[in-house]
Amino acid sequence: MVPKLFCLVSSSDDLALLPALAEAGVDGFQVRDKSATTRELVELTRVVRGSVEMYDATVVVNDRVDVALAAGAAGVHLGADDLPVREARRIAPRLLIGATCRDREQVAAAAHDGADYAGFGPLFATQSKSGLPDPFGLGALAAAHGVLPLIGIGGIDAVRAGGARAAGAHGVAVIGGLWRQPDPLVAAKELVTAVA
Ligand SMILES: Cc1ncc(COP(=O)(O)OP(=O)(O)O)c(N)n1
Ligand SMILES: Cc1ncsc1CCOP(=O)(O)O
Repeated sequence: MVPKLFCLVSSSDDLALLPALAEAGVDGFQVRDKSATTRELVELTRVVRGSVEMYDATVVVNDRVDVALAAGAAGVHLGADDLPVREARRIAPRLLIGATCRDREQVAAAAHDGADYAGFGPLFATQSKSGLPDPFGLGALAAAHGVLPLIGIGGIDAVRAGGARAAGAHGVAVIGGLWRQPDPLVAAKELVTAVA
């Protein structure tokens, strides 16, 4: 099952909060730490898994099929510079695979190659990643709806999460809308309600 609310996690985040986030209904955690070594990433993934497994939350690893397999994660999220979805599916037939997509054609290609969901964005301006195309908003998401479950990403807060759902998104993925809020647990609860 594809989660409805992915919380992106790096080692600089408050990992002690993860069980409370999962208990509040955050059903997906994506380990995304661009500065970690491979070994640190495996260890971080194990820590995240251990923190949320009693809540049945799904843990995926960003970028790295090898780390996802080594650490026993349920899935992997792949972007344009990562292992192609087709190759990932070939070597990891049981992993949940997400693919970054920016339009309907890319979603169709990802589905053809074996992806389970598409990370679709940036929907809105984001402070969390540079070098992205201009945000393309909910209209583009609505136009891409219907091929794969879409996970909206980029500048998502609870209000925008509700809008993304109304436009056809299966769910959303969040960094700043959770980790840069005064109370991340309160923000998580609002996001959970918005995607329900
Ligand atoms: C759910 C989701 N969607 C999109 C992304 C972006 O992934 P990618 O294009 O690989 O960029 P980085 O996250 O690696 O910077 C994502 N992580 N999750
Ligand atoms: C990794 C990524 N890819 C597209 S937007 C984004 C960052 C999302 O972070 P935030 O939720 O803080 O906008």
